Amino acid sequence: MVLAQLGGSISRAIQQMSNATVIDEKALNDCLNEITRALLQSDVQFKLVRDMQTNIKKIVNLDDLAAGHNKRKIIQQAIFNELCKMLDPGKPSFAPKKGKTNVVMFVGLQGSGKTTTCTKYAYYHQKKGWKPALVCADTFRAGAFDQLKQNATKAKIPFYGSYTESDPVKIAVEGVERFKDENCDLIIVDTSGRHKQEASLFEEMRQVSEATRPDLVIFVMDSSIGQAAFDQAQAFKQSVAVGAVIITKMDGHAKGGGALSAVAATKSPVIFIGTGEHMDEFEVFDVKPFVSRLLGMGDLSGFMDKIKEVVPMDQQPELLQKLSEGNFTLRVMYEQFQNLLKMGPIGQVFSMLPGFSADLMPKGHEKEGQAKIKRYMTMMDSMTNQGNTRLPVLELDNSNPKLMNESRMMRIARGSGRPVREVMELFEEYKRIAKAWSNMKGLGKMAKKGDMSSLSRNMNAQQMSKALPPQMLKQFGGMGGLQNLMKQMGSGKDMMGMFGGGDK
Ligand SMILES: Nc1nc2c(ncn2[C@@H]2O[C@H](COP(=O)(O)OP(=O)(O)OP(=O)(O)O)[C@@H](O)[C@H]2O)c(=O)[nH]1
Repeated sequence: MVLAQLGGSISRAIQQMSNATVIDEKALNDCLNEITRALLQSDVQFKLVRDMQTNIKKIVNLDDLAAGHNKRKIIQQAIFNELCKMLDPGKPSFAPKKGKTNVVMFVGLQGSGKTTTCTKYAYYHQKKGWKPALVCADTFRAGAFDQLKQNATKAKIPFYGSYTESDPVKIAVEGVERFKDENCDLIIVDTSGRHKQEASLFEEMRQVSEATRPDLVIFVMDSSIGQAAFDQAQAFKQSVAVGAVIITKMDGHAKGGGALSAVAATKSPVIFIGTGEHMDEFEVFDVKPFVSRLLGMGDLSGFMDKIKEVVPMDQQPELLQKLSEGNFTLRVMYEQFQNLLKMGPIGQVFSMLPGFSADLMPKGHEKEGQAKIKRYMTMMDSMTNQGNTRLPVLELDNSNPKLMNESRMMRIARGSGRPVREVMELFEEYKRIAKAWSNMKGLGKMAKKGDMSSLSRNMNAQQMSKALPPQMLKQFGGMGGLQNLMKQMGSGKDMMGMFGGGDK
């Protein structure tokens, strides 16, 4: 993601300042100039950047800070706060309510990624147990219905549209009625786009909106326009009651930071960002965790959320039971691999999971990582299982690494058509992951309700620190940083501490 470059530049600037022997006016100015350059390159409006600089200098008055003050931490927190302020529209978006009928209308220019985003939005909610449906009211672009139909079919989401009807209002109304009757709780209406903002587009939008009375109108825009997003978002807001914004193509454009800050300046909340063409390349946008991740400080709340997503609800009690017994068998690992693969390209989350190393699925090489997991699973398919054994031990259900002797490895290699070297590698990976999970032993007992949220509530910083890969713990600022972070998460207060907590 191009944003990673922006984040990288900002973190480097902070790091350089931290490395300076004395943090004086010059060190602070150098750092702020570097950050300014990075933000301007990302097309953030000059005024916003200048205001940010002024505010930080006001907060961090080096002369007033007594010698004992942790200047580095104060500066870091000021930068974190100012970046959050820059991206915060100051008001939340309407949140659809699960189980009730919600009509959500999507608007945007042609090619902004609207149709793709409608399906991503539906798919995201479907995974969380909603009952979404898609209505194609785009009668302007030939092929729009086919595209929506294709996407919807792939994601197994019901859809409605017509090849012959040319009135978008009629289709929208019919589709919404149909899905209301079918008790869908998230009815998504995709509307036509135009190459540019023009009267006919806005008129059509108004008519569809009046006829379907959406609970939420989502404006979809392409991040490549950078700070010009301000004018575009304003123009749409003036024509229809835009309640939220989704910014697409954040994976390919250097101007993502500019687009995000410009939309925030229109006081419209950005709720998701699109980070690729695939259905699950779609991320919730939440200012503080986003800035924290942007600056390479991780996102523990997102991490917990992802764990909940990775492990389906109905399997959570079972997994917790196994973990509480310290019984991390190859079958548990196999099931975790299955869950991970279902999520698609998840390199970024992968590195956050206890014991799973970042290099198993490095950033930008998710496909190789996935292929590797698939190879591991093929080898595991050749292990003795309830269905395929005459041997006394079911390898998949065993957690004793000593069982895996040379002859077993040779047999697994033959059975799966993979070299013995790879089978050995699989066992090394298993041992490492099992060791990391064994640190979670006992946590399952705490999860009285048998769900992951209870687990995350009950986990203390020390247990968490054992379960995290060392490089990730370092990113959180060591044990101190993690404690700080978890305290703030627990109290639900400002998560500013995500940024700090270092021991310098
Ligand atoms: N890289 C990347 N491509 C995206 C993203 N979102 C959408 N696209 C691509 O952008 C192109 C246009 O997307 P569509 O969904 O067809 O655009 P649209 O806004 O519905 O277009 P109209 O229906 O004509 O208004 C497609 O090739 C999508 O695959 C994203 O987040 N990242």
